[in-house]
Amino acid sequence: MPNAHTVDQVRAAEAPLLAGPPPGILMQRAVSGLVAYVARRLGRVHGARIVVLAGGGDNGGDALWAGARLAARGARVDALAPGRTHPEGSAALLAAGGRLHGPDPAPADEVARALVGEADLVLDGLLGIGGRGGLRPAHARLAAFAPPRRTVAVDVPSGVDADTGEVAGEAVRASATVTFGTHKRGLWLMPGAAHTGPVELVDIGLVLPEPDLRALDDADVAALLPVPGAASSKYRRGVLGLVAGSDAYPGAAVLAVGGALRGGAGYLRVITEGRLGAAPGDPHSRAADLVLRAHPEAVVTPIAPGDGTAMLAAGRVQAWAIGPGLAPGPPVRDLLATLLGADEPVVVDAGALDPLGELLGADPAVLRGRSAPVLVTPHEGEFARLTRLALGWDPRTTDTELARDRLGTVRRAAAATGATVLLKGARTLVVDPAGAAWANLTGSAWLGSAGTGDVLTGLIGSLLAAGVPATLAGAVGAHLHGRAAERAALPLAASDLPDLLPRVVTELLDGETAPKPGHCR
Ligand SMILES: NC(=O)C1=CN([C@@H]2O[C@H](COP(=O)(O)OP(=O)(O)OC[C@H]3O[C@@H](n4cnc5c(N)ncnc54)[C@H](O)[C@@H]3O)[C@@H](O)[C@H]2O)[C@@H](O)CC1
Ligand SMILES: Nc1ncnc2c1ncn2[C@@H]1O[C@H](COP(=O)(O)OP(=O)(O)O)[C@@H](O)[C@H]1O
Ligand SMILES: [K+]
Repeated sequence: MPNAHTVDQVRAAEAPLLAGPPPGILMQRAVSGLVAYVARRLGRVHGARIVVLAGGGDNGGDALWAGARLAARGARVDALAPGRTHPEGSAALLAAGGRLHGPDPAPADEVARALVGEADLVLDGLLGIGGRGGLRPAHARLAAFAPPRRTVAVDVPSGVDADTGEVAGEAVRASATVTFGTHKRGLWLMPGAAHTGPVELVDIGLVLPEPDLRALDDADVAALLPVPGAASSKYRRGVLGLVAGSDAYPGAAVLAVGGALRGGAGYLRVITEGRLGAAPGDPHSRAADLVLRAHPEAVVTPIAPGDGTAMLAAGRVQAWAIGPGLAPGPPVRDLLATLLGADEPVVVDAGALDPLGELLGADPAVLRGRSAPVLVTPHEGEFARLTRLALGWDPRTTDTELARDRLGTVRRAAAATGATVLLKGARTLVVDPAGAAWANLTGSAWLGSAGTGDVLTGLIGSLLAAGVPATLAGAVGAHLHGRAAERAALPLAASDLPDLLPRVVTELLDGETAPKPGHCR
């Protein structure tokens, strides 16, 4: 399971190793990992042209030592220093035949540009976990020269806050990041996460505490997936009640049902808003009609807008998902209030998010009395509206706070509302009210297309109904959804995703040696 730690946690884990002999052992371990990565990537070190961007701290030390080792293997290495340099690192580089440009006089822009322009690889050692605030001007100038496709960030892309992922001003964009000891939280958090490229972890022997942020890998997800056993039946596997689709937005229900059917629940009850008394096939129940045409295995009940009694009368379920294709308003608020009054887990998305915000605004404790979790799945805009309605946050401040400290902001929202919050977007985050947090590392920007979130809601609802705990249901759902997107023909459309999920699930389960008992009831 990949883990991410805070800078304070890393510093504390390094302290005992720094105190004992031999001196510099951590840096040399880090450098060995970095050089191994560079050599693998270049294929041939001898004759390669390497530029080191060397800041004044230990991050610059790592990069200079790596430069020294590469120079000793026949690379041509030039270091650009915007200020003083790590003394032992720069001495090692010079002794190995490398060249140091700066700090006095500072490397001229034309020199820096020319060296970087012809480099096979640029090592960004301007700043690591010691960075504070935006890059100073001399560092920022060099960072701007770093060519994204040929730059490897050492530990952290310089200019990205290692703790929060904040990018205040210029920051290096890397094609890969070689990080030491553990993932730094900021590597997984937007906007910084967009600067890292794939992250390679080098073990330097740290003994680390419980991580502050976790991620699931394929093996974790395979172990968490609900898999039916011999004693399973459609009911024991879990029944999902999906409240989705209206005459105005029937397609969202079809997409959410598609996700739900591939999520592992045994039985799917779909409640759609249609005209009172409308039956499937009736032209006034468009959502019911479309869902049944696309997915005959769904059991569909059209209800009058806001009719909670009819919704519950559709039958018992183990979890609810509400929102895709519903227009926010008093009827949806009534349905949601009915669901919150029952005690099954609920996923709240799309058209049900504003109504939840209103219910929370009227009674901040509305979720506290429940024993079953509520998982909300907003994108950024919906998050800003939900926190305005529920908590009175100013949406403009919320936007700024999300860019400054995305994880901290989501943690505050989860703690204050009592909901588990899944904030969608690149590097989706799932945070429970107690602060436990997961980042999703799968997916691609192609997912940013209408309707993909509806598929996710159905998928997560299904996992919840199968008994997966809320935070993990969110994290597993986001992981599968992202993997499906990675396998999609481009450009992907939301309705491709449900059809890709079986391949993803089959591959994950095939990676397991024995079937897992799963979460069957
Ligand atoms: N502590 C250890 O034992 C290890 C540390 N390692 C490396 O050491 C790094 C941390 O080193 P440091 O603590 O020296 O910190 P850094 O090298 O990250 O940065 C410290 C230097 O940057 C300057 N600085 C801070 N903010 C700045 C800004 N916004 N613009 C320009 N300059 C700024 C500081 O004045 C200081 O000179 C890690 O990221 C990692 O690369 C690795 O060698 C592994 C072992
Ligand atoms: N840049 C991106 N990189 C990765 N995933 C993204 C990106 N933008 C959006 N997504 C994902 O796409 C989905 C969009 O969901 P949502 O905004 O609810 O769409 P809709 O409401 O149209 O269904 C989410 O799973 C989100 O995490
Ligand atoms: K760096």
